[in-house]
Amino acid sequence: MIVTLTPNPSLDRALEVDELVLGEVNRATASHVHPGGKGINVSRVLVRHGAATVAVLPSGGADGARLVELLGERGVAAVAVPVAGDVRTNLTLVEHGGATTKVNAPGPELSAAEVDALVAAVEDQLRRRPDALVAAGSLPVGAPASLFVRVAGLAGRYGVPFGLDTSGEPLARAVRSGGVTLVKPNDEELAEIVGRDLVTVGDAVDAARWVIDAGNRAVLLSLGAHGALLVTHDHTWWAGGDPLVPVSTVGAGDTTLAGFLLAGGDPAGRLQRAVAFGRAAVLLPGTAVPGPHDIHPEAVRVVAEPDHDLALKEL
Ligand SMILES: Nc1ncnc2c1ncn2[C@@H]1O[C@H](COP(=O)(O)OP(=O)(O)O)[C@@H](O)[C@H]1O
Ligand SMILES: O=P(O)(O)OC[C@H]1O[C@](O)(COP(=O)(O)O)[C@@H](O)[C@@H]1O
Repeated sequence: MIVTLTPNPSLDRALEVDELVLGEVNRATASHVHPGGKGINVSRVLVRHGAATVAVLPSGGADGARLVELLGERGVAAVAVPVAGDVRTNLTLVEHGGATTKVNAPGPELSAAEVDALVAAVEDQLRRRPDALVAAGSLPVGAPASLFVRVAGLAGRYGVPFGLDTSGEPLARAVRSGGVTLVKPNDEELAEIVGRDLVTVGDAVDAARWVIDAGNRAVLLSLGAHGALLVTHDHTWWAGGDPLVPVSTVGAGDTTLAGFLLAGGDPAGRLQRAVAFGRAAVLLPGTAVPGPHDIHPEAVRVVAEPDHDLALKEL
């Protein structure tokens, strides 16, 4: 059983347009609505691949009810903590050539009592000793930037491995505090918390080792079209394949993380599957979830201890 926490879930609305023209009326050629938010996306992928999961989320308003309904339709078990504010809508505009423009709303303002109720719901799940807890996405207004520090502490107390995919100050705080089993940033998110650009593999590995030295176990660093790096205290692996023309990159990172969680075996094999999951996600519209037949690990190359002098963009 894998428990996910999405503190700021969303209804993800994707509109397809031929070419986005700013300041003009654009007509969409297709539209999709998916239950969204990073932890929820992880749970959706897990369910699609037959793994047991529970998604913990705050839910308020008619859109919150709709979100829970959409999760139910997809067979995702949810613990919805009632909150007064409305669940947000995030908008994605996908152009014919694959360029994706995303507008994410800030989300509702949670009271201190609502935040406590959300953490209590997570603790209730941790008492059942799941295989892992994954917390992912941004924080809603009113949630303290230290929320994931608190959640990591709880996971540690129950001996449950803890994966984290977030950004900015909440990521920086959790990393500095330690106790995260797997940190899943993309290159921009990692660069932001270490305060320098990541140009080469060496830059990325140094930044990931800084995260590990702060008391965290491993870093799964996704690099968009350039694949992903897995960095542990002693080893580094890179995995990737030929660049793809994306249909929608939304949810690719979440799908990558889910693929890593689903894969058994050695770190290199897990990374290979994770990247295969991410690649499958970009070929689907909106945040549609790839199924088992969409995953092609054989198209993904793995390199142990990649050359530190290589530019990330050359991978
Ligand atoms: N254009 C692309 N071509 C091939 N694979 C891609 C492309 N964009 C994303 N991916 C795959 O999706 C994964 C996650 O994408 P990334 O953009 O790094 O994540 P995030 O959504 O967290 O920013 C990458 O590691 C890669 O495997
Ligand atoms: O919580 P945030 O950072 O606003 O992100 C939420 C958005 O991220 C997503 O989970 C997609 O994430 P990724 O593209 O990083 O995988 C969307 O479903 C959702 O709209």
